[in-house]
Amino acid sequence: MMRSKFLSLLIRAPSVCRSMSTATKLTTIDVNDKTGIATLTLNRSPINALNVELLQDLNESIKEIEDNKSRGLILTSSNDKVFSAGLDLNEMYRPDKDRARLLWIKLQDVWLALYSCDLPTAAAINGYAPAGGCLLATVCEYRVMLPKCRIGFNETQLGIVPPIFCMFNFLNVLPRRVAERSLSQGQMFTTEQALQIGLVDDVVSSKGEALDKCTKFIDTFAKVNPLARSLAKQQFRAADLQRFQTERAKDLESFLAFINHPQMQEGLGIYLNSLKKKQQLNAV
Ligand SMILES: CCCCCCCCCCCC/C=C/CC(=O)SCCNC(=O)CCNC(=O)[C@H](O)C(C)(C)COP(=O)(O)OP(=O)(O)OC[C@H]1O[C@@H](n2cnc3c(N)ncnc32)[C@H](O)[C@@H]1OP(=O)(O)O
Repeated sequence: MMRSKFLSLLIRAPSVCRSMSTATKLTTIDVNDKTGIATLTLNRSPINALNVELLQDLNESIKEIEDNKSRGLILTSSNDKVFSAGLDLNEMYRPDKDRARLLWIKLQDVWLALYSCDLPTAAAINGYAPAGGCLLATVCEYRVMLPKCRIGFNETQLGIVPPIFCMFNFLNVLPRRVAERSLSQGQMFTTEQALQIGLVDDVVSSKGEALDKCTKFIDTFAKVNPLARSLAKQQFRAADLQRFQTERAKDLESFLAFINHPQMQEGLGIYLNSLKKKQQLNAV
């Protein structure tokens, strides 16, 4: 009797989360001891702009989660309005050459780590996800998003050619025609539009609900052999990964040439200024 009561208490005990990372990082990892699923949170204030350090921490966290044999990875943000603002434009404006090189290499590494991740991956998009933010969301296998946000690759709107990994992500998620049009037009979709075209799988009303949906998605693999699941995923992605490896060095040089171009620098300066001006206007 005592034993069964004890057992039932154990069964009903709330799930416990373990933190795996130190507080000095720009990412945090919480592993739910009950589900074995790791939540990886972007935590660079104010808008999770992807700089060298955040990308470095993301890479380390993904590896940590894989090494610790978690059952799945959920990517989210600590900011309640912005999932990620994409690449930190300050890293590209009047750049330090070595840092700019490192920035792109680290971005490529993050994409590669998530695209080829052995675990099921899901994104709880709890805010705006432009450009690099959209890259992080669409590299995952499943997405849920909060209402009244926007997501998309706005690169061409900024005069930037979207790198090939943006194309791979979109082609995995959208019909080819829609992927091509949205990338070449630099379209940003509202949450509702994103749901309509299949860019996100579901819309939820809170971050908690987003994390629950992501957990449920990862749970759909509970009865599938992990090795078979992982190899099936690799099979689908192998050709993209091969093409990426062939083009990665050229992609890096294109990025560096592009951001060092005087016209690009001028455009970036104007764009950064317009973002700051927006804040000044809001304050009036
Ligand atoms: C064969 C191979 C070919 C390969 C070719 C390769 C070619 C390579 C080309 C190069 C590719 C470069 C790729 C770039 C991808 C990117 O990710 S670029 C980044 C794009 N991001 C954006 O455009 C986002 C812009 N920001 C916003 O829309 C908004 O800020 C927001 C919706 C994210 C958040 O809005 P809100 O909460 O209202 O905050 P704000 O007041 O707007 O911003 C606060 C603060 O942050 C600054 N800021 C915003 N975004 C960025 C950013 N991405 N980087 C740096 N800083 C940013 C903003 O100015 C405010 O600053 P102050 O507080 O005023 O100083």
